[in-house]
Amino acid sequence: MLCLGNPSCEAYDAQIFRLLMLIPEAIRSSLKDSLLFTATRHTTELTFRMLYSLARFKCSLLQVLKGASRTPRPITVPRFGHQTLAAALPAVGGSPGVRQARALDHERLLQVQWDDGACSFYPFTWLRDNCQCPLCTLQSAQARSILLTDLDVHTGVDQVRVTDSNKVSITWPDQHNSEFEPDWLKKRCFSPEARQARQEELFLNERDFWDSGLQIPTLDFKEVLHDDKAALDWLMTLRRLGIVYLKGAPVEQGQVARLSQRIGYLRLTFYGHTWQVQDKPMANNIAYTSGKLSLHTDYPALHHPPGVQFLHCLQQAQQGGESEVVDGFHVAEFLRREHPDAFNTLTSLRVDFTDTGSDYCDFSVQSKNRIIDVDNEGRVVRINYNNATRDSVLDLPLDQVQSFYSSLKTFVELMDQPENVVTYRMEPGDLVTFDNWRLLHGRKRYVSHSSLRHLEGAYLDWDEVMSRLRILRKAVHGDS
Ligand SMILES: C[N+](C)(C)CCCC(=O)O
Ligand SMILES: O=C(O)CCC(=O)C(=O)O
Repeated sequence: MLCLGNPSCEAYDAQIFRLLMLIPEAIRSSLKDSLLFTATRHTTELTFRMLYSLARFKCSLLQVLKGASRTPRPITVPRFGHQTLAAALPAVGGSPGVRQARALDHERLLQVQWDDGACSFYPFTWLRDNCQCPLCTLQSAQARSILLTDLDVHTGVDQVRVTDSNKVSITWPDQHNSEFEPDWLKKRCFSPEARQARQEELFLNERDFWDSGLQIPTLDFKEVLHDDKAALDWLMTLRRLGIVYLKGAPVEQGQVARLSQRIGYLRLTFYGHTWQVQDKPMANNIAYTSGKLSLHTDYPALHHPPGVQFLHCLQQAQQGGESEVVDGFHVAEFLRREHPDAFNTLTSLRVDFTDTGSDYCDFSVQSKNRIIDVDNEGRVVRINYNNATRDSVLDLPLDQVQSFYSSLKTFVELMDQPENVVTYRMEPGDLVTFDNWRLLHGRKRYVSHSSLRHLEGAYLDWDEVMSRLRILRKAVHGDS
């Protein structure tokens, strides 16, 4: 229709048409002319945004417009407009806040109007699927017990009303009844803004990037163990910045395991529950020598490398052994900006890693990982790079080998730049915790004779760390 035959635009056209219907006739007709020439998906999106602004009427206005028309017309647009971020956030002071709820039968949506005039829309099918009654939900597990087999994914509703206690009550065609608390609904509003806010609250994906100017945040080990506020501060900072230093740990083995119990449990690997970084004869890993370790992430030889790493210093070398860290996400963003071809190569080619030997038991590990992992939206989510375990098997067509090496070299030269590197020296009782999906870490070579340098290490995964973080956030701030 509006996109001159480009089929990928048809869905957009339909949305634009519905948005147009929300706008008073005078504005609409002048807009329509310019829309007729909208030929690309990009410009269609821009048009969307323009319409979005125009369509930000409160529900009351919508109702006036709709009321003026006798014929049923397409109703609006869960995607933009009437749903607000405010509609997603639980009301302050616990005030309930449903002004009105009604069924839009044609669209199979429930429309909830909140006390502040904002609206949210909820698909009937989703509401039926998420009925909170004891028949549909196992309340002791807060888990769905209704089966998909029993869900009519095209359900209508029989009746909608707001109860005396301000819940939204729905009677379904089979006379099953569901009641929804206002705060429960608000939290699950489908507007893009509300969804984004909810996802950030759940996953805390916003990060602060840093370079050599970083002052590594430092907390007291015992406070983190015993005080919820300190523990929350620790994990929030670990998530946002990627590194937190703890001081004052007892100078004896077992502290990384103790700290992991503060969270849940540690991640067992072939190097054991915890592992001892020392200069060992017949070392089964390059970390167990006194040599320099160039900047690396741990364990890219696994397809799911450990998310978080703890290192506790029990004894430091007399000479050398300083630690280095770099913000891999920061360097990757620089690479994306300044060397887009290299970024493209490192985010697309999969590189073989290998690790064989014996420790907790014997192992022969192989993986294929991209050096820089990005998610569906193109955000950098993980760095996988340890030069020691990068396999000599390189599963690339001949003509891609040179560009792979050039790209990797560019990335490594960037991370090695002094303006990106933070250097520190661990002393006995210091314990560093860092994001192993984000930071690259290394150490300077050390002289190993009279005093034996000794760090104890352990891994955790982000799922367990984030789980503890959410629980602590609730305990400390009381939010959901
Ligand atoms: C040996 N250990 C556990 C200190 C590090 C292993 C990391 C790696 O080889 O990628
Ligand atoms: O020895 C160190 O300081 C760091 C050890 C290390 O990088 C590792 O175990 O992965």
